[in-house]
Amino acid sequence: MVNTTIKTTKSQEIFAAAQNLMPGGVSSPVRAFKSVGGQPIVFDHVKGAYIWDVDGNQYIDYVGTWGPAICGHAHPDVIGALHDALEKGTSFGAPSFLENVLAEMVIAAVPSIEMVRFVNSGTEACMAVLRLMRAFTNREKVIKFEGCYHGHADMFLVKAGSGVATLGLPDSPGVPKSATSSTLTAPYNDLEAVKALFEENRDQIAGVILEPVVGNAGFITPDAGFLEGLRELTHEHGALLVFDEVMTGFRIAYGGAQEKFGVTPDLTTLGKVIGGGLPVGAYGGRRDIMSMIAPAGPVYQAGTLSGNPLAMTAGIKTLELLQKPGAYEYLERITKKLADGLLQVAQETGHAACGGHISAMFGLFFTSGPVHNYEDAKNSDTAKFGRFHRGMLERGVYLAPSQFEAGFTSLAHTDEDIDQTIAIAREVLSSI
Ligand SMILES: Cc1ncc(COP(=O)(O)O)c(C=O)c1O
Ligand SMILES: NCC(=O)CCC(=O)O
Repeated sequence: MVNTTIKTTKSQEIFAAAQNLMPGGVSSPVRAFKSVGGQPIVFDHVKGAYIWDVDGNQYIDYVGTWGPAICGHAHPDVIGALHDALEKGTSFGAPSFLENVLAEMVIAAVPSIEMVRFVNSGTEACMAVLRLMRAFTNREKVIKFEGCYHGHADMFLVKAGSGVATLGLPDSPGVPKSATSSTLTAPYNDLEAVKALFEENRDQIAGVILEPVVGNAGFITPDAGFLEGLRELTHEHGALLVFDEVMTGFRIAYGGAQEKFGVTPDLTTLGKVIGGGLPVGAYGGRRDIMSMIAPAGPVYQAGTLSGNPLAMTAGIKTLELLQKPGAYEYLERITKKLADGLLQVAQETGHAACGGHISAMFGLFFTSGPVHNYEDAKNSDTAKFGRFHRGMLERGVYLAPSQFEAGFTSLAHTDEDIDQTIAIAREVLSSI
């Protein structure tokens, strides 16, 4: 049963104390409710498709700890495997067979990946891949897209999505100009702009990195031919194509967006799902490029906890669950039902709206659209999104507290959860 009114006394007390202890009261900015108003709820525990807060309220969750919980929170198989793994120790700092197992699974699944290196977060994966792109091509410049987020490393904090977009921040203080002077940007879905950058910077561009489906400026899909066009342009100019599949990997399809769209990049970054809720990132790609990483080659990248046995275990179990027949068909069906339902309800209640989904990722903008890039996404009525978010939360639905984030479903979401969410959305959208 889901509540329709909420009392949040304990959440408020804990969050008030947190604000004196940690900047903004959080360990990551996207968790604060700055752009939607009100205060975050403080979680007590999570299970399946649900969250319980410290006041005992239950919510249907569409954040899924920002992506990893694709099998549902605290899946019994993952928890069971973790219990067994714990008995063997929490960290080795030495090779383990578990790394081979997860590496083989990733290599078998993701078309571009012939070799992989495990790290601890998506940010680390993207930092490392950029160094590798530059080393392999012996060029410094890189093209990223406005509104795409590749973690918080200096070189990527240029027109970034996610919390940077949510908070409307300019490029971050503390990032030296020298760190971003080689980061070129183009509007997403704009091949002509990319072409122009290649022309203006002949033989200087190491590569292009992008979210093949954007989730950090809201949910934005690649136009027909965009990914293919980038593949051609990068080939033509001797540059590398990198898909940041930290969010889309094993979510858009088992083999990620590259499987879904049939475009194979040179390198890929992963995170979120492959850690099954524990801290993991990875990067991988062509064997000739990956062989440049130390100690096989000269490009340095390291990590005390990288390949951590608990994280490998959770990742392996999660991928095994995703391999079960029908998993992606189920994710597609319930997510379509949710995305279509939300859009229909928004339109029926008189709101300008557009949105969509692919597999277990979805989005809804409060603008009639279409939304092809971050500039279009900014036309969304973010004040209305704030009211929508609050109304949903108060009735037991937990959405990402930002218009500029995608939503996530999981194998644990039932038809009843989706029906209930749409019914609640109708109630909220009728009143805002
Ligand atoms: C596409 C993309 N790349 C990179 C990152 C950074 O990953 P992390 O938060 O694990 O550092 C994220 C999410 O945060 C992401 O969505
Ligand atoms: N889509 C944005 C994220 O997943 C970021 C999570 C975080 O920075 O906490």
